[in-house]
Amino acid sequence: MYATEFLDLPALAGAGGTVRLPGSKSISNRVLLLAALASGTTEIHDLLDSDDTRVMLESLAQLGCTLSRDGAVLRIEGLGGQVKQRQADLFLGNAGTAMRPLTAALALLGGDFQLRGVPRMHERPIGDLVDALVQLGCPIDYLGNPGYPPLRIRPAQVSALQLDTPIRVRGDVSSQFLTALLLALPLAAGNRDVVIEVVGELISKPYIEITLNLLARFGIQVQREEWRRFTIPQGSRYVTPGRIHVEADASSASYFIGLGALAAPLPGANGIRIEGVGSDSIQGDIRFIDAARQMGAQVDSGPNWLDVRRGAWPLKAIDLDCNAIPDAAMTLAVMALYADGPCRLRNIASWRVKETDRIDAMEAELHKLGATVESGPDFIVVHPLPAGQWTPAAIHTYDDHRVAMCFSLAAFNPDRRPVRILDPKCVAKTFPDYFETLFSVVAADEVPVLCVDGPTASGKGTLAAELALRLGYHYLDSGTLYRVAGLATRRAGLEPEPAHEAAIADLARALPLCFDAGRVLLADEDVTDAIRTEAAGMDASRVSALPAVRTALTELQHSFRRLPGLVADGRDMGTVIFPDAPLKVYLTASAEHRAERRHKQLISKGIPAILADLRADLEARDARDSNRSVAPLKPAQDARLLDNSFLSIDQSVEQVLDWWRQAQPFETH
Ligand SMILES: O=C(O)C1=C[C@@H](OP(=O)(O)O)[C@@H](O)[C@H](O)C1
Ligand SMILES: C=C(OP(=O)(O)O)C(=O)O
Repeated sequence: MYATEFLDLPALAGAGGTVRLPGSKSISNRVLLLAALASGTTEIHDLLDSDDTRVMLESLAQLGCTLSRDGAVLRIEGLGGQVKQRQADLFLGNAGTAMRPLTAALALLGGDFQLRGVPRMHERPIGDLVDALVQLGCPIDYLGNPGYPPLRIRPAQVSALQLDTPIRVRGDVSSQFLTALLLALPLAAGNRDVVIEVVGELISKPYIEITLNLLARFGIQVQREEWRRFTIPQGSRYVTPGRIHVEADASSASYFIGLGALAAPLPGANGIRIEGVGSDSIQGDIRFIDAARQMGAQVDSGPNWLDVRRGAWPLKAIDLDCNAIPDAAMTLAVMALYADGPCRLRNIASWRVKETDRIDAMEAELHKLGATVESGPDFIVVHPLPAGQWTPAAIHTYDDHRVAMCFSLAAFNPDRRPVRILDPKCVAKTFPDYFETLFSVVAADEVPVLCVDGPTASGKGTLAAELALRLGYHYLDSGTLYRVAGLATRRAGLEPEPAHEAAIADLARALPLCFDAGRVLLADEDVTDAIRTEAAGMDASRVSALPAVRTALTELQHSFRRLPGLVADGRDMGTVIFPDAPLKVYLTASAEHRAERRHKQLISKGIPAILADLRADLEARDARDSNRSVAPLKPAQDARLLDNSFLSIDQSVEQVLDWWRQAQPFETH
C-alpha cells in the first residue's frame, strides 16, 4: 500500500496482463457476520483483508468470537446466537457493511453496546434502520446527531419484540438497512414468521440479492414478494456451510474493466484478464460489464474470469440508470472523459451519502482535469475531454477509495499529463494494493527518476531512501550493487583488479541480488552487514573502476526503473545511467563534515575509528572516484547542487522535495 502524502502517476501509455483481485467486501462482511451468528466453525477462503473487514473482525473478536488465520483461510467459531461479551465499544471505521448489520444484530442479541466510526461515518444516515429496530422494541439512543452514528444499544427483551405486524423499513436511502434486518432477524424467527416490508422505492437491489444468496448458504430461505415484502420463515436457524469461498470484488474489477476498455493494448498481451470473479458472480456490480460493452469494450467472460479489450475508440457515450451499480458507476464517470459525447449517469442519489458526497466530489475533481460536468440531486453528466485540453491535476480523494481508484484511469489522457492522487492510502478501505496491482499491468513511456549523486559519506543513501519513501518510488542504492559485486569477487577468490575484469563482469551480470525491506540478499544470504565494512567499500570502489563491470551492471540498474518511479543514488546516476532523469541532485558536504559523520556512525556501532585517518581515506577515495577514466564522479551538467554540511536530514529532504514539486506540472494544493 502507498502510505505517501501523494502518488504521482506518470502518463500511462498502455495496458495488458493478468490481475487477481482481492475478495468482495460485501460478501466478506456478510459472511463474517453470518458465521459469527451460526454455531460451529466456518472456514472462509479468500476473505478480503482491508480496513472494512478489519473493523468487522475486530468487532467480532471483541464480542467473543474466536478467530484464527491459516494463510488465505480464516476460521471463525460461531457464537450460536449468544454474544460472550455483553458490553462493548465498537469502532467501525467507515464501513457501512459493518455499521448497519452489526447495529441490527447487536440490537437483537441483547447487551450494552456503543457503535462509532470515523467522522464521515457519523454523517452517514442510519435513522431508517434505527426507526425499524425501535419500532420492533429495541432500545437504541443516538450519542451524537439524531439519525446518525454513534449509537448506544441497550438490552432488548427478545420475548417482548413487536413481531405481530410487519417490520417496516425505508429502502430509498440505503439498501444496507434492509440487508441489516434480513441478516439479523432470523435471531427472532424461532417460533414465528418474521415479515419485513420495504417503504419507498428500494435502491441498490442487487445488494439484497447478495444478502439473500448468502443467507441461503447459511440455511435461511427468505421468501421474497417483489422488492416489497420479505418473510423469514418460523424456525429459521443459521447453519454454517462449513467452508465458504469469497469471490473477488466486482466493484474492484470495474477499474480493470475500465482499464481494458480504454488503454491501448501492450505488445504481446491481449488486453486485461481479471481472475477471481466472472460471469457466475453473485455480485450485482458484475453488470458493469454491460455498461463497459455499451461504451465499446470487448468483454469475454467465464465462471471465474473476465477478458477485456479495447473495442470502439473513442468510447461510445452512454445515458444510463446506474441505481443497480452505484459503486462501479463511478468508474464510468472517468471513462466518460474518453467518450464520443456526453455521458449521463442517472438515479445515483445514494452517491451523496457514501464515503463522501460522491456527486460533488466527482464533479470537482473531473473539473480539475479540465472537463465540463453538470450535476443535480441524483445525476451527473460528464463531457468528453478532447486532446489539448487536459490539465495536470492533483486529485483530492476525500478519504474515498473509489475516487482514488477511478481517477487513476485519467493517466491515459492523450495529452500525456501526469495525475497526482492525494492520500492514496484511502484505497485501504477495500483494496489496499490497488496501485501495486495497477502498476503490474500498465506501462508508461517514461518512468520518472530522481537521481542523487555525490561523494562518499555525503548522506546520499539516507536522503535517497527517505525521498523514495516520501514519493512511494522504488529505490536503487547503486553503491550497493558495486559493494555486492566486490563481495562476490572476493567470494569467488578473485582480487578486484583489472587482470580479472572479464571474470568479474561475468559475475556482476549474473548477480543473484535482491533488496528486501532494507536488507540486501545475495543468493538468499543476508549480506547487509558484510557489504558495509570499510574493506568492502574499498573493493566496491575498485570493481567500479572496471569498465566491463560497469557495463554489466548498467542493465541491472535500468531494470529498477519501474512504475511509479525511482530514486537512484550513486555516483553516476545522473551522468551515465539515467541521463534523462527529470531531477538530478548532486549532494556534497565538506570532507571535514563527512569524516565527522562517518566517525560518529562507526563509534556508535562500537567500531573504533580515528577521525584523521577517516578523512584521509575519504579524500583518497574522492580523488580516485573523480579521476577515473570511466564515469568519473562529477555533477551532471543539469544537476542541482546541494551542500548539506550545515543541513539536517529533514532539511535536505524538504529541499529536494521542493525541487521535485517545482519540476512537476501540478498546481500546489
Ligand atoms: O450492501 C452492501 O454491501 C452495499 C450496498 C451499497 O450501498 P447502498 O445500499 O447504501 O447503496 C453499496 O454502495 C455498498 O458499497 C455496499
Ligand atoms: C459505499 C461504499 O461503502 P460502504 O460499504 O461503507 O457503504 C463503497 O464501498 O463504495
